[in-house]
Amino acid sequence: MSFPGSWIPRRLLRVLASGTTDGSFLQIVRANYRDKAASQSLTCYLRTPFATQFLRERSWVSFRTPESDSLLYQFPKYVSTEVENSEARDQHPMKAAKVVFVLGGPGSGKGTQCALIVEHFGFTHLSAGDLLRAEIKSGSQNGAMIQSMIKEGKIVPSEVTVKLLQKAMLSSDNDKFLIDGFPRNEENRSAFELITGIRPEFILFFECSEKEMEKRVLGRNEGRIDDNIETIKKRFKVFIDSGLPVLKHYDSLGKLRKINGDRMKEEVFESVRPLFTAFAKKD
Ligand SMILES: Nc1ncnc2c1ncn2[C@@H]1O[C@H](COP(=O)(O)OP(=O)(O)OP(=O)(O)O)[C@@H](O)[C@H]1O
Ligand SMILES: Nc1ccn([C@@H]2O[C@H](COP(=O)(O)O)[C@@H](O)[C@H]2O)c(=O)n1
Repeated sequence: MSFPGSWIPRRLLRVLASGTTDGSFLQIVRANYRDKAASQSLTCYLRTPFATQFLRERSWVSFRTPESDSLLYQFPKYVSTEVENSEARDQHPMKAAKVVFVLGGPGSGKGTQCALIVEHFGFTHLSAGDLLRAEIKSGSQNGAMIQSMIKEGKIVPSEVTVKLLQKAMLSSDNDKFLIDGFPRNEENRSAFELITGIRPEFILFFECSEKEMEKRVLGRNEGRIDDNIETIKKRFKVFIDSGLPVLKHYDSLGKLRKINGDRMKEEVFESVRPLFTAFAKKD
């Protein structure tokens, strides 16, 4: 199938997500276009500075550069039919999952509180940072890139992180997930929502002073390459620059739950507990 972008009128297009990958600009767009000849709907396409091929595969929609055939972006086929076929969307295995995002600066206590929530409320804890570190250890071809991003306190491209989260969710028997350290920026957020179709139940946000966070991270002693003062400063900046817009977004939707994380861990958990008790009752 040829790339349809050149002959779909602009007014029929709506931008769903944009970002960069492989150093090139990427934009996923929904096109309200019906291909009469093939009697199927084309709902997404990708724009990059160079010509791009649109491929339909058995269960994935993929975008590749014609020159190198390197994969630029891939997402489950249901996303492409989502707009026109609500039945397919409802059948997607991830659609029923309940997700709580857990956010806060480095060392604010996200992982510590997640362990307590798992113990008391039966969630599965997925830490985006842990999944990325496991990917480095696995010897994956993305390993070197991820390692250098983590060392610099930078955010790894969303397609990598979302794919790891998606894989972990699909291989779990549970349907309740705490996703810790994600979304770290607007690109993370829109990619997750686009790819999984999931909207979080609420966002748990641990507020903590930089002084306390710095003390905790420097005292953590887990051998992490980013637990040093130089990288910590960079991580604080990234949290302010990229993380706060995400918190603002969820606050505007009434989904943000702020917790004072500056206290002892038991005290912090006493503020977390009622949120999950209420959620369990509703569920
Ligand atoms: N309330 C607390 N009081 C004192 N120390 C704490 C508290 N919560 C966590 N810690 C300690 O602080 C360190 C960082 O905690 P934790 O790993 O939970 O933070 P995090 O937000 O997940 O960090 P990161 O984003 O860097 O992974 C750990 O050594 C942990 O034991
Ligand atoms: N969504 C994410 C989460 C993490 N990273 C990278 O991993 C580093 C460590 O994360 P922690 O949550 O374990 O502190 C973080 O500084 C990022 O480099 C990411 O890119 N995207």
